[in-house]
Amino acid sequence: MTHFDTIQKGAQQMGAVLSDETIQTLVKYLAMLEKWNKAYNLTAIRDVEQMISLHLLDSLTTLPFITGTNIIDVGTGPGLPGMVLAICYPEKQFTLLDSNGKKTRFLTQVKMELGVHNVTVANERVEKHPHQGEYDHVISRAFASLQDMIKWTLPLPKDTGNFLAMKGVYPSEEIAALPKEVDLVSVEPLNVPHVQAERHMVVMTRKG
Ligand SMILES: C[S@@+](CC[C@H](N)C(=O)[O-])C[C@H]1O[C@@H](n2cnc3c(N)ncnc32)[C@H](O)[C@@H]1O
Repeated sequence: MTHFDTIQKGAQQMGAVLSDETIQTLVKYLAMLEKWNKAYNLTAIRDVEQMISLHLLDSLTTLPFITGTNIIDVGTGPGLPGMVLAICYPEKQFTLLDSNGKKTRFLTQVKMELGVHNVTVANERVEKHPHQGEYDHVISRAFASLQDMIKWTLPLPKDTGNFLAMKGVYPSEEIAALPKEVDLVSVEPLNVPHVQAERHMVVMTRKG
């Protein structure tokens, strides 16, 4: 099977409707990730087949949670899940933030080469990000404990916005230690085709 077919089949199994053009752009993004990874060590996963399941399809599980139009992915690394989401949702605006310059240089190159115009790349520490109260969603994957994520990003969502944290196994201890400034909305299991490992999305909102 080609990478195009694997992504198309995986997306269909997850109920995600992606155009051929979107899948083609995702294939190009993965090819760039594989190429840059050899020189810059952007992700521990080196095999493209594994990248499809563990990075790309895993990122696609978040599509239904993205109901707003202005999103920030904090600690995005090489664009996971933010670049994948931006390619799938060209009409929404994505800020992809990471303090690591190698990773943000890669993202800038992807933006230019693949024409992902709805992306703003931010090379800074999230605690210093100045755009407070502007985002519908503050999303992260493999970024920090829920406690640290909230501590560093608390001012970023709009009053109507939320925090979306992608986690592995049900994070009971982190949930028990949630800062008092947020409410837990839900913890939803995420299913990635052919991946056995547990995945969860933790949805939180800022209190009043
Ligand atoms: C484990 S990686 C996860 C990357 C990506 N989200 C993924 O799922 O593959 C965590 C990323 O967070 C970034 N990071 C850690 N602390 C940060 C901070 N305070 N501000 C911005 N980025 C940070 C690191 O540079 C790293 O790229």
